[in-house]
Amino acid sequence: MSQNPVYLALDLPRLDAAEALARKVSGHIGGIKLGLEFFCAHGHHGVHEIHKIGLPLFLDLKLHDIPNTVAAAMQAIHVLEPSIVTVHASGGRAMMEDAKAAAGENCKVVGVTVLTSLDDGDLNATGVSGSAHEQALRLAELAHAAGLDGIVCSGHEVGAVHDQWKDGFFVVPGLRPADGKTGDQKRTVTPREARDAGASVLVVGRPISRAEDPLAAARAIEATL
Ligand SMILES: O=C(O)c1cc(=O)[nH]c(=O)n1[C@@H]1O[C@H](COP(=O)(O)O)[C@@H](O)[C@H]1O
Repeated sequence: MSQNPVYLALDLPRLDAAEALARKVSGHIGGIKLGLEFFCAHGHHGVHEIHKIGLPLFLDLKLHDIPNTVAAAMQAIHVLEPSIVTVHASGGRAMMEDAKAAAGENCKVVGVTVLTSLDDGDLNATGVSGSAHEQALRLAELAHAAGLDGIVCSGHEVGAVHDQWKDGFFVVPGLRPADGKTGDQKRTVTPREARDAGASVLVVGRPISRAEDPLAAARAIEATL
């Protein structure tokens, strides 16, 4: 693979530590993902600082609200020039259509299907019947129909979604090296398995950020791809 598909999830509370980590591993990742933890703590200023590293930025805000509000939020982040932004696919078709219409140029909008921290039981407890697999496929279809660029799903579903949506853009988090600690993630696969199943982007956080030697961890993951 010519371009490294690994996006480092920079889920760290301190901006200086986040920036130092990203710079340290920058030669062994393809982009940086800034999520709710980072954005709530450091806002636009933090995003501008991380932009200086020069890697593509994935702004994982998981927007989920009425269409008008989500569209306005999308417009408010144009200035940050993200390459990828997330919305929750369960927000519905109109919300996703308006999010895509409001996205900045060269910004992919992807719909989060079923969080990788949920299993079938967790999902059923929210009132959704059927399996996480079925729900992820259903929401992928809705995201496709709404004109999004792709979806976020676990490595367990990405192969099936890819079969239905050949030119989709698929973000896969919940990745763990074969011997990695799963923590709060329930639907995990290895980075290599996700890539082989058709993932476009591999989101990796703690296996790198919490490793004793983050650079060695990033290199080791890169070597498996
Ligand atoms: O949208 C995401 O990136 C996301 C969706 C999902 O279903 N599961 C998931 O873990 N994520 C994000 O991916 C990252 C995973 O981090 P680690 O579990 O530390 O590798 C976190 O930043 C999560 O917010």
